[in-house]
Amino acid sequence: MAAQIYSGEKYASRRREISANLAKRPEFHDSKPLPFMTREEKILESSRKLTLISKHMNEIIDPSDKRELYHLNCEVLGIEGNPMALHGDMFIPALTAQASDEQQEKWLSRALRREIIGTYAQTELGHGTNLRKLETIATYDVDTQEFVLHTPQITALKWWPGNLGKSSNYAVVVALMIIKGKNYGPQTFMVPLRDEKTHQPLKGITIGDIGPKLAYNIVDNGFLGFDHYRIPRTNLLMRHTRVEPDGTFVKPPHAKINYSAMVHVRSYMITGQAIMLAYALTIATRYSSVRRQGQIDTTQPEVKVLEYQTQQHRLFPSIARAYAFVFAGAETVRLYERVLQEVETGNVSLMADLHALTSGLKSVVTHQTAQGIEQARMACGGHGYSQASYISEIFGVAVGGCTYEGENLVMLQQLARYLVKSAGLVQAGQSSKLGPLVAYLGAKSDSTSLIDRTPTPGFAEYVKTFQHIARKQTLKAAQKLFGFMEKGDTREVAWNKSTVELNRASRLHTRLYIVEAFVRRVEEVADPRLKEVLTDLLRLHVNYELLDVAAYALEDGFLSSSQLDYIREQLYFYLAKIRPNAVSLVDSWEFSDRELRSVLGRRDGNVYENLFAWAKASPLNKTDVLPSVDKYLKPLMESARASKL
Ligand SMILES: CCCCC/C=C\C/C=C\C/C=C\C/C=C\C/C=C\CC/C=C/C(=O)SCCNC(=O)CCNC(=O)[C@H](O)C(C)(C)COP(=O)(O)OP(=O)(O)OC[C@H]1O[C@@H](n2cnc3c(N)ncnc32)[C@H](O)[C@@H]1OP(=O)(O)O
Ligand SMILES: Cc1cc2nc3c(=O)[nH]c(=O)nc-3n(C[C@H](O)[C@H](O)[C@H](O)COP(=O)(O)OP(=O)(O)OC[C@H]3O[C@@H](n4cnc5c(N)ncnc54)[C@H](O)[C@@H]3O)c2cc1C
Repeated sequence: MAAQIYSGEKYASRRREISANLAKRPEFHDSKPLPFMTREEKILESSRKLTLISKHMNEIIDPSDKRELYHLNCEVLGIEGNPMALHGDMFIPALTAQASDEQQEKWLSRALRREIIGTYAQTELGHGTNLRKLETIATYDVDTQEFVLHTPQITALKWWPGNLGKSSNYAVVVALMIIKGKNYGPQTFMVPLRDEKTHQPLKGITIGDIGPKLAYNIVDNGFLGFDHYRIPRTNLLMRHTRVEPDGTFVKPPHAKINYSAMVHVRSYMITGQAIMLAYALTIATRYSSVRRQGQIDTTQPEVKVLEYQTQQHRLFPSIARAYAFVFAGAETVRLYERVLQEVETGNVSLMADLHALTSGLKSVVTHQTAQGIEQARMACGGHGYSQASYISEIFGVAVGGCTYEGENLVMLQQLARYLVKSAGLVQAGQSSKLGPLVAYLGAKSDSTSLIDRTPTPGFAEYVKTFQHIARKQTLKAAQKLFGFMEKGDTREVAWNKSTVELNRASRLHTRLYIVEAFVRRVEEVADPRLKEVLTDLLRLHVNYELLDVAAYALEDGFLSSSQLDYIREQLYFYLAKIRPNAVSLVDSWEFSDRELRSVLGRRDGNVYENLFAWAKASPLNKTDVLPSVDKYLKPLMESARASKL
């Protein structure tokens, strides 16, 4: 099963080898539990481990393999980030996709050798979503052949970029490019921020950390201001866009080609989110198979809480989602890598499809992941609320994905634009022009779903029902938009009046895609035992997901109430059927205890002993009497006693 999750036996066994290797190297382990450290201590500890990784990486992994590096980072550095998180996630991808060969020779090679540390500085205090209204300006000075970077007002301060505050000495900065008074929109520049020797900010640069956040606090998200700061013309990233010495602008082959670093993270983060969801579910499912509370049969001992149908309903559909997301994530990465290669040859035809797909997936997956993690926390009762579970940290890190790389409700609208165009083609009788991701929009629906008409309906019946729902909602939302426009609204006003419905269409389209990705994967599985378990999980998934969106199919009679009853019964049947495999389904992700960092979710199941040992190690228990008691509480109690006398 691990080979299914990690797209092949080769990587699944490499993960095992890497974990086994690290188990023997205590210097790579957390020196104490992360929840017991201050932010400063965590940053120091993370930097220590980062240095070790840099020195010894070649002994442990193949550094050219992104997945091996990702696993090494998960085990050693964990999810709370590290001082070079953005270096790998965005700085290097931005240079790879946007710097010319010459620029890559100059900077990418240094970045890869970690001679310099970089980040991606785009968001500002006043603007994150609307990139066309960024306020940092890069004005071209023809005389000196330099760009002058400037922060004209407080809202133009860069704000949020990860590792900008304290760790990075370079950044790919996004600024509005002005040449001879003309605004050429957001462009990307390579900008030195700090002296390479002293690490002091360079003259003209104001820089710092933005303070603690909900989570992800090892990362020093930062602010940055420029005071007429000059960089050479050749620091504009020029793989696709160019500015000649005389100020002539050479257009790229696609207007949004500069957004590639965002598309990179959106493509990869689907897998990252699946993994964080699986962390929380591993902890909660293991704990639920140890925790005993209450009886189902009063003549029998107390049961494991995992025997309760409500607990299964709380956890198992999310287990199915974690599998669905990791399968969809693998497809997304493949498409991203393909588009990256095609863009290299000048073919930008798939960029819009990739953008639409990743915009929808990042939004739906991050939202459902956060929901699933929070349910996993509650499934652990009081102990879920303790940082010993580590689930609150996992939640805090994962839920950041709802905001970064494009706020979810905004990104759903990006997919909606694509869907509306497709709906327009259907309306114009040009369905043959629809791309493969939306071809279903042009197909005709059956008059009703056939879901309960055969003893065991195939997945095709479910897919058709999801298609019917997504198609109906897309065409309806597009119709709403077109209707407002016909009545005289501008497109923008009409769009705003239709966005709730348009975003619903985007979610339904994306949920259909996720179901299809799951079906595609299960169909490929050869081993019959594995296929049976995954088929059960898929059946749980399609019934759960369909129930969640059934209103759309009930309102036009595509599904009947008796079919709904059937779907509910199927759901309950598969909850019970999956129960014996539940722990194996989470164990199959093969997370080591070091990677999980959860006292509650350890493989040995010794929950109570482990919790007690953890509490005893809490810094507050170093002494029996705290200074706060000596200083305040004792005098308070003493004066209360004295006044009583
Ligand atoms: C087990 C294996 C694991 C393997 C893992 C291996 C490696 C690991 C690697 C990575 C790590 C994995 C996970 C990462 C995890 C954590 C990441 C850590 C930290 C995250 C740090 C966060 C960083 C950031 O947040 S950076 C800032 C991000 N900011 C945004 O996203 C801003 C959002 N806004 C926008 O994108 C845009 O403004 C907008 C909303 C898209 C609108 O843009 P605008 O220019 O105004 O365009 P429009 O007018 O709306 O549209 C015009 C036209 O263009 C189309 N368009 C827009 N964008 C794109 C695009 N990118 N590509 C193609 N086309 C695009 C748009 O649709 C429209 O088209 P149309 O006119 O035809 O409709
Ligand atoms: C953990 C974390 C890490 C980050 N790392 C980086 C980084 O490394 N580099 C970087 O540059 N940035 C980074 N960011 C910034 C991040 O990309 C932005 O916060 C994000 O893109 C959202 O933009 P915003 O903050 O301007 O939100 P806003 O756009 O102000 O959103 C506020 C609200 O307005 C709504 N809204 C905005 N526009 C529209 C619209 N057109 N239609 C309907 N509703 C709308 C949103 O849906 C939301 O509800 C990070 C953020 C976080 C939380």
